[in-house]
Amino acid sequence: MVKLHDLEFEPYISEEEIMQVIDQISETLNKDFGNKNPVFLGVLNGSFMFASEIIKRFNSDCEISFVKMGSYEGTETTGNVKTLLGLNQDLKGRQVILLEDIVDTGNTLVEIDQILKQAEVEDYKVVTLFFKPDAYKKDIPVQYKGMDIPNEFIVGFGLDYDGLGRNLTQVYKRK
Ligand SMILES: O=P(O)(O)OC[C@H]1O[C@H](OP(=O)(O)OP(=O)(O)O)[C@H](O)[C@@H]1O
Ligand code: HPA
Repeated sequence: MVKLHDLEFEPYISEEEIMQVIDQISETLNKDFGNKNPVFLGVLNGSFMFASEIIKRFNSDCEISFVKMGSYEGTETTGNVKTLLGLNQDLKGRQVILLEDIVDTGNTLVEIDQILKQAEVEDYKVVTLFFKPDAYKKDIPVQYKGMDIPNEFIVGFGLDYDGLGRNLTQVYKRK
């Protein structure tokens, strides 16, 4: 059990399970994007740990860039996704692999979709470690999903509750 601010969280997904899932995703990404020189685009802050593990396992040429988006207060989305740091690289005509720690309501994805269309990327695919099918209400396809999880608030492996919990190496859910 861990306590973060006022809430208690219990162990939910082990580090071993997370690494197995990342190995599986990476195998597919190596098959699908080897020799395409893709740009991995991580969505900060939450994706930093996942992005690092994915990139370490990619065996061909690639580049890495980040955007920083924010919309959560406590355990709920505000519905207002702010671009805190935008694209700082020309992605026109590039193959982009978007790296998310979690796709929940999909609000963040809608915002990033606009950013990538405006940047005139050739194509982009979405990779997410965690996906909440019961919460996702948008039409943007999510091509690579590590793990479907129920609509419960989780922390760890990059995901936070009001800033805390990102350093946890396994995932916890709200007790
Ligand atoms: O599908 P959604 O409901 O939009 O939720 C997903 C987004 O929420 C989290 O980011 P957050 O806004 O909490 O910022 P953070 O990554 O800095 O924690 C997470 O990292 C995703 O980017
Ligand atoms: O379940 C979650 N936990 C932490 N951050 C999040 N951002 C969207 N969903 C979540």
